[in-house]
Amino acid sequence: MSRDPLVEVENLEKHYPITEGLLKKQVGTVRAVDGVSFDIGRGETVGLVGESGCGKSTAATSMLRLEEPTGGTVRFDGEDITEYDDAALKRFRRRAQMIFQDPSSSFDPRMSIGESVAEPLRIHGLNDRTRRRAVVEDLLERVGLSASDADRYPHEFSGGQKQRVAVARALSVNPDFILADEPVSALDVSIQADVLSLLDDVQSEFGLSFLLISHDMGVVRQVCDRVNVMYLGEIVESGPTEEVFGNPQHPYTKALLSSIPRPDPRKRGRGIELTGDVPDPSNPPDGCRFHTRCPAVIPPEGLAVAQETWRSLLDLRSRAARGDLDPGALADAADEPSPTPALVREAFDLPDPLPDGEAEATLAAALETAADGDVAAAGERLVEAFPTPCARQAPERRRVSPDHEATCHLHDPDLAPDHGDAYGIGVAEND
Ligand SMILES: Nc1ncnc2c1ncn2[C@@H]1O[C@H](COP(=O)(O)OP(=O)(O)OP(=O)(O)O)[C@@H](O)[C@H]1O
Repeated sequence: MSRDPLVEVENLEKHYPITEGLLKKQVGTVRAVDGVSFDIGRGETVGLVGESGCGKSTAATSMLRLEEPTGGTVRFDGEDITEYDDAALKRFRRRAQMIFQDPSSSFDPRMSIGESVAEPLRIHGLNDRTRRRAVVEDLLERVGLSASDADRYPHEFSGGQKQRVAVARALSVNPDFILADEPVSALDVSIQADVLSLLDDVQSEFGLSFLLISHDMGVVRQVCDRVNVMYLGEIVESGPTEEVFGNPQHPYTKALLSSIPRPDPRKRGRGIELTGDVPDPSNPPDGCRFHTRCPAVIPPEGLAVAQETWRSLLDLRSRAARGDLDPGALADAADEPSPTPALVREAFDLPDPLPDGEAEATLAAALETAADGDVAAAGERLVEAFPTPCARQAPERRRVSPDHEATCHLHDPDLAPDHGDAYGIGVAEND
């Protein structure tokens, strides 16, 4: 394996316009992929992992130009494919194949498996039927099926077998690169490992470069040499799989890792719960995009409350700033006409009083203001009294070790001199 990149993705962007009315006036932008950079070495398997909706599939289709990126470059074997004309694109498509999530919809039910596997060969000019058949039979055997399966039809195969056929079809044109988008998530858990190990075998046997897209850290761990963690259109951490799993540096990565079930219950640590949905990519949060859900947001200097209480204060801060402290929304059975201080403290799990006297005075005053009906003013007061760099400025991508990078303020020694250590994150200088 070499790190000489076959694929270099730089600042890739895919923004979708949001339009309204008959004239399709643009009223906003979905920033599905928002400046993503990574590369894939020759013979390397790289993972792109993140929750549903973070932009993984859009990154995949844009980097293969199945849809046009709105910005950035993708270099393949040294050439910028975003500049390719149709003929060059067709040649590129032969070298870069894709495997999709749902094997059931990947095949035409009226075509035999042999015809489906042979289709890319036919499109790319292998007209000799006998030779096509020989290639297909060989490929089916290589992916663990038998040559005679060529005459059977998709409905005769299980999901796992169909995914094997999809691998055979991708291999038929002898590609250099395969992009697999959630290749096992539609399959029964019991056969996921078999298909992953097939991908692993095929990758080493054919010396392919591989990009594996998955929401599941466990899947990525099984086959990837390197991993990129994606959140809301951006990559927040990247590095060798062993390092990212052994020494995760971004709170989001930590949260994803803690959601992997561990077989040994004695080793089960305290899971980091990721609450709330991924925010809307048409209106991403200011500052660090993860700050609205991050369990490790940097607190204001001198604030003497537990990290969980600080997280609760932040949740209250943003809800109030949005004017969203309706008693009914705070508690199902609330019959209060206004968000009373007690109701708000209970809904946000805030102790009464806070252990920090100054913070308590600010909170109590803000809660009174909200109870009197001016929720927005309460929000403003909280925003002013409890500032954090995480909500104010976007973090830089910083190097943690030669090949491991993370994009988090906890690595900025000016912003988080001690907090990174407190959260188990080594603070590193960017060099
Ligand atoms: N054609 C489109 N027009 C507008 N928004 C889109 C379009 N396609 C995707 N999006 C939005 O872009 C964001 C990223 O979607 P994408 O499918 O790439 O995420 P994902 O991480 O692959 O999630 P999943 O695994 O659920 O597919 C989502 O908010 C989605 O709603």
